[in-house]
This record gives sequence, structure tokens and C-alpha cells, in this order.
Amino acid sequence: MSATPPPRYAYLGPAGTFTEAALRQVAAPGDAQYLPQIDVVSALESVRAERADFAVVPIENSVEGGVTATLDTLATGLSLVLLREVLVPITFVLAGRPGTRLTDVTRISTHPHAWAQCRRWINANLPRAVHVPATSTAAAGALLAGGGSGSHLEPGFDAALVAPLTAELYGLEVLAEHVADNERAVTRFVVVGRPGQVPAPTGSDKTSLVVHLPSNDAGALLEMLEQFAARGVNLSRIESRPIGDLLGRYSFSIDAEGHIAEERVAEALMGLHRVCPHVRFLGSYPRADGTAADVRPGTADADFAGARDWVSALREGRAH
Ligand SMILES: O=C(O)C(=O)C[C@]1(C(=O)O)C=C[C@@H](O)C=C1
Repeated sequence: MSATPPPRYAYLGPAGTFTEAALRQVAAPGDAQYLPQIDVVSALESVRAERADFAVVPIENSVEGGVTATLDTLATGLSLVLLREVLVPITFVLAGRPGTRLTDVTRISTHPHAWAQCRRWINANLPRAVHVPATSTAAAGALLAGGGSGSHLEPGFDAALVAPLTAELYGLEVLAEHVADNERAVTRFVVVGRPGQVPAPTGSDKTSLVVHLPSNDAGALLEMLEQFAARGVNLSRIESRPIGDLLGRYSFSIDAEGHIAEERVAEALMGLHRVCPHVRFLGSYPRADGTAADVRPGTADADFAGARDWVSALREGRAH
């Protein structure tokens, strides 16, 4: 009998990214096949093309906001669903090749989101330093470690902003610790799969959606939001993204509190389906922070079931 192969996880690599730290919370390296990718689009496309079973990608930084590459790739193309979210506290060190002096650093490489989280520190401590963008924090660390001492792989920068363990992984020297504008920065990651799987409700869930406005008329945004408000569904995130075809056309990326198995969330989705030209369901999945949904009086499952029974009875002439 052949053993089931371990699940394949595509993620933003190489080894040592914060995304890999998120993946480790989901599946230990011994229980899964780790497939590092150059960017989040490649990670998500690997799932669409069935080269991977799941992808782990960043979706929101506490400092920089939504990760637009993730939001936009999920919004169009073959449908994908979110299955779980994972929070990773973000701490950076400035690392260089052994022997580098902090005062000599003028070019720093890292992922643009990491740079955004350290801008004030850099301005205060290395005001002349410029940013050299990299595909990930660990990619910057790996390039730096691979270059120097006569190597033809001269990276064109002298330090990298990476996680403390990543500096160690690539044999880099820590030039400065606690490099951050906000010591409590957190990035939210999601586990993404192909449709056909909706995790069971836990009482602390989120439902993610992409919604186009009902019209271009005054009040269109309000009409969309009313679908949630009228059913007591709170939103934990809403951001607009350009649709891309014409200036002024936006798609809304939304996280709503609750699970599609709950009546109030299902009713809100039905309302959106009736009034909006496009609604993409991106999944219902457990919240990483475990916060229980706040169910307003009159919006519990039993309230909806009771109301439905009452209307049925009216229709059948059993009640007045
Ligand atoms: O470059 C990495 O290590 C990543 O995992 C990407 C990423 C991001 O896209 O936000 C993840 C966490 C940090 O906020 C910085 C960079």
C-alpha cells in the first residue's frame, strides 16, 4: 500500500522569510512539502495550476496595510478560498557580511513591506541609506551572503533587513537589533486552497469577499454596506482596489465577522447577490485571534429560523 504524499505548500521564499515562519505554524517541515516561490502571485498560481495543494501568503501588515499583490490575485482568475489565518509578530535586525561596520552601510536591501516598517528607524540612524528592493527579506539576506569575497554575485547592497533567525541561517552578522518603527508590528498570513472546502464554523470566524458596487449612483456604497448592517454583520476590514479597466472603477475587498454557515452571514451574502453585479466568496475560516463574533439581539440563527417559520405559516394560512 502506498503512503499518502505529504501536502504541498507553495509560499513566498526562500528559506527564512516571515512567510515561512507562518507556514511552520500550519505544517511542520517533516509533515509537508515546502515549495518556495519568488513572489505571492507565483505561490497562488501554483495552487491554481495544481502544482501545490495550498499556498501561504501575507495578506495584511499592521503597518503597511493590505498586501495588494495577494488581494488582487485572489480577486480575479480561477477561484481560490482562504482556509485559515496565521499571525506572525515581525521583528527585524540589520544584518551584513561579517566585518561590515554599521557606519559604512549606505544601501540596504529588503522586501518593500519590511522597509516600510523600518523607515523612521533608518531615517534616525542611517539617514543616507537607500533602499534596494528585494523579492523578500530572506532573498535579500541570501543574496548578501552569496556575494562578496571575489564572488561574481555582487549584490549591490551592503546590508539586509531580515528576521533575527534569518541572519543566523545565512551566516550574516547582526549590525543592529530591534530595527522597527513599531515593536508590536504583526503580519497576517492566509492559507489558500482550491474551492470545495469550507472549514467548520468555530464561533470565531471570518468570511472574506470581493464585491463590486451595485451602481455608480449616489448611495451605492451605502446600499452595499446596508446588506451587512441590516443583518448585524460587523466588518473587520474593507478596502477598495481599482478594478483595472477604467479609472474610477473599484472592487471592495471585505472581511466580515462570522461564518457562511451562520444565518446572518448567509442572509447578508444573499442580499449582496441580489444587489451587486459581482460577488466572489473567498471563504469562511477561523479567526487567528479567537475573538468570538458579537451577535446582536435579533440576529442569532434561532431568530432567523423563527422568522422564517412565521412567514411559512403565514403563506400556508396557518398563522395571522
Ligand atoms: O519578505 C518576507 O519575509 C515576507 O514574508 C513578506 C512580508 C510581507 O509581504 O509583508 C511578510 C512580513 C513582513 O511584514 C515583511 C515582508
